[in-house]
Amino acid sequence: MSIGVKICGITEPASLETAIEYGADWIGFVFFPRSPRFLTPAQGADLSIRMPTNGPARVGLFVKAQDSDIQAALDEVPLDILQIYDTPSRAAEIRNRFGLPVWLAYGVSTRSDLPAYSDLDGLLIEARPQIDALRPGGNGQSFDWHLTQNWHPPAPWMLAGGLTPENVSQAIAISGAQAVDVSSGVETTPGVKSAEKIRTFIQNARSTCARSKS
Ligand SMILES: O=C(O)c1ccccc1N[C@@H]1O[C@H](COP(=O)(O)O)[C@@H](O)[C@H]1O
Repeated sequence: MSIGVKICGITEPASLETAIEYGADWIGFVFFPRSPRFLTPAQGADLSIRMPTNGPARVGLFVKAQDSDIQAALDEVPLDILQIYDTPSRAAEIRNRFGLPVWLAYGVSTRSDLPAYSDLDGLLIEARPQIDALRPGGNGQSFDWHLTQNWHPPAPWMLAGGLTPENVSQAIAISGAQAVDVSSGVETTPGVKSAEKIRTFIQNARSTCARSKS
């Protein structure tokens, strides 16, 4: 089975085109003002219209967002999926309110941080942010990929945090992830993606087989 790849934090057309050309499954638009990848709804719309009908899905990323913030983005960008940094109950509320699939992010540092139950559509499993982190993700921080071995995920999940073209194969092999998400690992500086890194990341992820779970 092919490994799913999400390229998150796209801010300009050139990197969007590269991600599409090399077959990314999901493109992430960050609607979190404190991110160097922040897009206004209008900027998101300008990128979104460049995406082909049968291309990658559009994922909108929101951190502790109000309904009005999500609605403002949806008014301009036809998002397919909402990636949420908040509590499970708030994530379920958002799914009910907007009727779209919701992926909830979990910051993990120990096995007990991995969710045993979820009624959501997807889980982002990434490193628990440092206490003084400016944002809950997009920090280039990884966790011990062995933690997800023999975990019984309650929903489809994606590995994120600190992934790079150089380590993505090893991360997949160790963690057993069937899908991966990257933002800062394919950048030259915060918010500026590298076409070469996007290309290599996708190719390296796709050439790896996740270990079967036992
Ligand atoms: O990318 C951001 O700026 C961001 C801001 C707030 C929350 C999450 C964010 N990004 C997500 O974080 C993970 C890991 O990113 P990285 O590859 O370590 O930089 C990923 O899911 C991004 O979508």
